[in-house]
Amino acid sequence: MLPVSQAEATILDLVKPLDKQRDAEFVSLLIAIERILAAPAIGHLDFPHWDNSAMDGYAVRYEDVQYASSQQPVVLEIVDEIPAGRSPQQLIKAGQAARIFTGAVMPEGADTVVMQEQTQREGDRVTILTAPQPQAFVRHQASYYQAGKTLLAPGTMLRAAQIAVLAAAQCNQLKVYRRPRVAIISTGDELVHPETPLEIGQLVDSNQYALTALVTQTGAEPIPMGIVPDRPLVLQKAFSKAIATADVVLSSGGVSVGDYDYVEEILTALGAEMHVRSVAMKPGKPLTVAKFSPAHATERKLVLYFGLPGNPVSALVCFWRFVQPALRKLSGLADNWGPAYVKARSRQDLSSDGKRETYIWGQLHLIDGYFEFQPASGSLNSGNLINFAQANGLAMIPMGQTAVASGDEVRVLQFGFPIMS
Ligand SMILES: Nc1nc2c(c(=O)[nH]1)N[C@H]1C(S)=C(S)[C@@H](COP(=O)(O)OP(=O)(O)OC[C@H]3O[C@@H](n4cnc5c(N)ncnc54)[C@H](O)[C@@H]3O)O[C@H]1N2
Ligand code: MOO
Ligand SMILES: [Mg+2]
Repeated sequence: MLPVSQAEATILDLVKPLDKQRDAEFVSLLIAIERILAAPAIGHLDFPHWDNSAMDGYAVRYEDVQYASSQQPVVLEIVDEIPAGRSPQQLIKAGQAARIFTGAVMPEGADTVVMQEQTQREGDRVTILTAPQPQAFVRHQASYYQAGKTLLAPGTMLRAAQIAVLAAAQCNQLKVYRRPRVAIISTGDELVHPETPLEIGQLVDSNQYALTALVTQTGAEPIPMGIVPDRPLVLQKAFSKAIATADVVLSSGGVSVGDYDYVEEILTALGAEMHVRSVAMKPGKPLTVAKFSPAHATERKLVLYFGLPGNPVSALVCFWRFVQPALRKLSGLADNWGPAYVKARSRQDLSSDGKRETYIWGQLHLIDGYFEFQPASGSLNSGNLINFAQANGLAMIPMGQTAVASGDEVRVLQFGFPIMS
């Protein structure tokens, strides 16, 4: 059994990110949400685009008003009015000012803005009552960003803030990585579709749905390939098809030591390089990871194969712990592959046999900015999906440790929104 950290390092090492050229496509800004840039976004506009005013007031020449005070007010002639969006019409000469509004372009000759609260106006004259700082309230062209520089680097995920910046910069078409394709196979003679009435011993293939949801949430393209019975030839055919179709294959079931657990044998027969056979974690021990090199896969691509354990909770835990970070790296994301752990105070005693890194599912509560962890009530076994549905986190007890006392701190892998109470 590989320690979890070693399995994680092995898996991330196997992942080669998608190719910046071959695996890129252009998308328009409105549908670019959560896509990942495959090329730097470069703007052709300075930010601010022009010297402009940060206040409603008067654009003046600093040298005219530098000694102004209520005892020695300075009177200036107003020669122009410049609302936002209008081009200044006049050069400001000595003794002159322009009425100006927030966001409006500074007129030539003026270098400073006096906010209107520090002035008095009568007709086309304005009295300046206080000396401003030189260049006060002027937002200078290119002081935030210079045209031609990298605005956003490749590997950046586009969320609302990035999309706002790109819109402002008129970057309407973005070169992004295509979504990784992920084939999903459920193995097991006992499995049926949700609409099929159960005969004795049968079980709904919930893993197909859970994994499809998780792959989608991770920004990849799920390819659900259905249920495959525990028959080697049928499995082999299904695996070959999945390998030819996808960048990553996720199967669930058939990775333990039972007589009907064929996954490893078939992967070997198909020429896979085996990298992980079991991991010292609970749940998730029989996780199997293999690589198909380009020679074995169609096209030029490398295919990563995850044989997830069949137990529903084990499959999900393995996804969050290993598959999701691998998909994030593959998709071109520069960093933050995860998983995300937070520190929480446990509300109850937690225990483990100490032999494997143990993940206990339950609820993360956020109370006055601090996390608390409440383990799920009822049976914590990896076949019980019912109490898992209320969970949003996995408290982790490291290998070698057997307990976390109530009130002590524990690291929790967060996979859902915290409960605020
Ligand atoms: N003698 C041993 N037996 C088991 C060991 C072991 O070390 N020695 N490990 C146990 C652990 S831990 C796990 S986890 C499971 C893993 O089993 P497999 O990956 O071989 O999965 P199956 O045997 O095919 O199924 C296990 C369980 O999960 C249900 N299942 C399978 N696929 C689905 C699906 N798509 N949707 C919902 N539920 C599914 C299946 O019906 C079984 O109940 O092995 C232990 N055994
Ligand atoms: O690892 Mo199994 O995943 O303990 O149930
Ligand atoms: Mg089995």
